[in-house]
Amino acid sequence: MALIELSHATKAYWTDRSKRRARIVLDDVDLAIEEGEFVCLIGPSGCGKTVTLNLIAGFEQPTRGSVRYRGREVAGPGPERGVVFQEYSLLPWLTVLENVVFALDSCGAPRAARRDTALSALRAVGLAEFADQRPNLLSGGMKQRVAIARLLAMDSDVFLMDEPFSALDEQTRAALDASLFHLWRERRKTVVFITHNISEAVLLASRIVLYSGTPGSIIGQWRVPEDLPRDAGSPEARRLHAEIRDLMPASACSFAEDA
Ligand SMILES: Nc1ncnc2c1ncn2[C@@H]1O[C@H](COP(=O)(O)OP(=O)(O)OP(=O)(O)O)[C@@H](O)[C@H]1O
Repeated sequence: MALIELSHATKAYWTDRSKRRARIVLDDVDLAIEEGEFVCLIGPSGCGKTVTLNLIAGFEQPTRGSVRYRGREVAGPGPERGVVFQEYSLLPWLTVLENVVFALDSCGAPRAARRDTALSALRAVGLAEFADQRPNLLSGGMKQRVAIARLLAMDSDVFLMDEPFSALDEQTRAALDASLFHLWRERRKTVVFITHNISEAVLLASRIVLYSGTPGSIIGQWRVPEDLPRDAGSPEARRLHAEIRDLMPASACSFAEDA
């Protein structure tokens, strides 16, 4: 059984108040994700990547079809499926450590161990010495490291990451990509990672899933060998990059309507 299974997952939103017309934004998506995979979702803007992630996170339910986690229908969010958003989502009035402890509070982790668990997660992302700082003193990259530390502390099985590094400068993004890849190899968490950037997907993924324009559906998948040289200049990485680029739709342009 796959860890996460989308079966004919379709999502439509009403386009009028009388709820007579709806727009399909995700169309009949079948996607099975095994434990330990690093799956990058890639595709043009508006093709339903975030909607897919929201379905897995349990923030939304499919209009048709199903989304299962460990064989059970996803009915809502849960700490086993942690999310890192593109926007920094730290509470500014809490310290870095308190932000991580807060996540543990809200998922009911054993009280006595919360501080130690939070500190050890901060250590894993290289931020233990910033534990007592407020988030406004951190750079964007450091804030995203704290967001990753929250998921490590909660021991989430799945990391759902929606363009987590896209607001960062190139150098910081490369450094965070490298740390995330290292963390994934070490801990074998299951990662579902949205990106617009083919190079980022080639450097990180164990599988790349390409979406069409609106309504989003899957038009290509590539397994990336574990031993692929994770270097944008390698012939293997360049070949894969070119293959994906050639199939990448230019933009999301057509709307489908449901009566
Ligand atoms: N709550 C909502 N109500 C109505 N339409 C929505 C809602 N959420 C998403 N959509 C629409 O669904 C489509 C897919 O959105 P989604 O955010 O998943 O795209 P995306 O592939 O993540 O795009 P981007 O790469 O630009 O973030 C878009 O056309 C969006 O406007």
